[in-house]
Amino acid sequence: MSRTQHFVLCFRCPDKPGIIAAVSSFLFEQGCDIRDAAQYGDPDTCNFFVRIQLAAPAELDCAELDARIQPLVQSQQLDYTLHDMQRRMRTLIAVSRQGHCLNDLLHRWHCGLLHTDIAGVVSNHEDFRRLTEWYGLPFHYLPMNDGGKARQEQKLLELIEKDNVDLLVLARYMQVLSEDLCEKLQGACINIHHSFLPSFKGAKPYHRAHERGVKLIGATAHFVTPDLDEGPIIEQDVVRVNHTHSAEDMVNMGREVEARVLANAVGWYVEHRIMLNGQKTIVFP
Ligand SMILES: Nc1nc2c(c(=O)[nH]1)N[C@@H](CN(C=O)c1ccc(C(=O)N[C@@H](CCC(=O)O)C(=O)O)cc1)CN2
Repeated sequence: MSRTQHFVLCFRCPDKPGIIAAVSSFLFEQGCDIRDAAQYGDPDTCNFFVRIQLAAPAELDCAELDARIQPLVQSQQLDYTLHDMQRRMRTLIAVSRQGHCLNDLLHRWHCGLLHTDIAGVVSNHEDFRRLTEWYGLPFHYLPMNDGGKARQEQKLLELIEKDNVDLLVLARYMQVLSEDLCEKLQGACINIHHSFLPSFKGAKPYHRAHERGVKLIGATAHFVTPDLDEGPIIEQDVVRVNHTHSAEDMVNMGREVEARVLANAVGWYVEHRIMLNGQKTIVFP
């Protein structure tokens, strides 16, 4: 029985009539079946963004389809990526001392709810070694001690390259990544910030939110850039608070929101559902 393959084609191109017709006709001619498609035309940049999930005949592997699509790439000026969903992304999770987002991601992965392989967990503390090893995953302890940030980040980068990591998730990892590391991980590093950005960037956002007397607190998953908590936003959510809630209450109420927001962002990323559009993102959930 021939095994259908599942690919994802994502592209952006200058917006004009006929793009979807041209791409869908090409896929039909290759014997492919479109199983899911989403598109967006950005009026500000006049760019067109598309994600197509397709079923391909067993004899048509991803490399062959990639070769055949080149004339269309030229004619439609497609800036594209083509992914074989059989090949799962490899995700490395970084954590410091707050484990709720790590715990949630590992549980979802363990239950088969995240379409990714977890390469391991890295931390500047030992707190979550036992949890990680309980899941049968490698734990990498990279303290920020002698040799400083540059040496620690060098070890982190060597691990990312050695383990063929596609995505680094900062799951409450409380070290600011250097500009050099951010550039090497551009578009492949997601952070969860424990506030509803752009409010309360940086450290202790719940205490500052409490001090300000807000009525909503939240969390933001964003791509990591050299500027702290300024990267393109992927997902956000909020929870209502009131005058009776202390800063500690807000920390506790925020954990569930942070974990859910980060899991959504990671799930979309590993299914190729996020596209960068300048300093913003397009998400095809
Ligand atoms: N280049 C970036 N690195 C990181 C980002 C980012 O957006 N760009 N996000 C942070 C996470 N974060 C807030 O979400 C955050 C982490 C750490 C700090 C901070 O002030 N850290 C102190 C050390 C604190 C400690 O050791 O506990 C510092 O690095 O001097 C603020 C915000 C992850 N990295």
